[in-house]
Amino acid sequence: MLENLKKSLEASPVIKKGDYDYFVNPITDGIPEMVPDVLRELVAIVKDKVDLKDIDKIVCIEAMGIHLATALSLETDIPFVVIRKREYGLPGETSVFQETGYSKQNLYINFIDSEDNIIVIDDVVSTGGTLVATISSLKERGANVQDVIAIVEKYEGKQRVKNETGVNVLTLAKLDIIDSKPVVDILV
Ligand SMILES: O=P(O)(O)OC[C@H]1O[C@H](OP(=O)(O)OP(=O)(O)O)[C@H](O)[C@@H]1O
Ligand code: HPA
Repeated sequence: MLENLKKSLEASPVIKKGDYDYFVNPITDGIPEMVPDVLRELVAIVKDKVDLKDIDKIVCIEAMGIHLATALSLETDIPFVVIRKREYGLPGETSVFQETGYSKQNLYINFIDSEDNIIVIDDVVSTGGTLVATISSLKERGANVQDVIAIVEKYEGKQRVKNETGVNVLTLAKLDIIDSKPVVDILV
């Protein structure tokens, strides 16, 4: 299963962002082009693995969670909300400080209410900084974070998310960078 995803991840160029080895892939960057069949296959697996019947909202993180949430929303008719990198100043907006292996910035959460039963979907969990910050903030808002999905796990971020939030992130592939090359295992 997911042979196309494996091939695509293994073919990812690796660039440097400071000291950080950053792989470039359609799922994580939209480069090169995303093949619709791969996207469909990912959505089918998420639908199979996650109980979506009581989910009010799919929550994704700008930018590279948006195509995943869109595809899942179209397949399930569940609406989605984007955690943005832009401040709106709307009533109830909360901010989250996001730190990845190569960037630091604020993210802004709007329109997620205390009664909402949600899933979070993102492209990759690497240091875990993004998911630790966003899951904690979503819980503080009173939302029930039923499941969290990241298509690719890189390094040890998934364990950090578990340790710091108690949430087990569903991941479909594990990618490590060894001698500047991606090494990939499919997990489902
Ligand atoms: O586990 P972490 O180390 O936190 O890394 C994961 C995050 O890094 C990327 O986001 P980025 O802020 O680069 O934005 P993008 O989605 O716009 O590429 C990615 O989309 C994840 O949200
Ligand atoms: N590639 C793409 N997106 C990412 C990465 C990466 O290496 N790390 C965190 N987000």
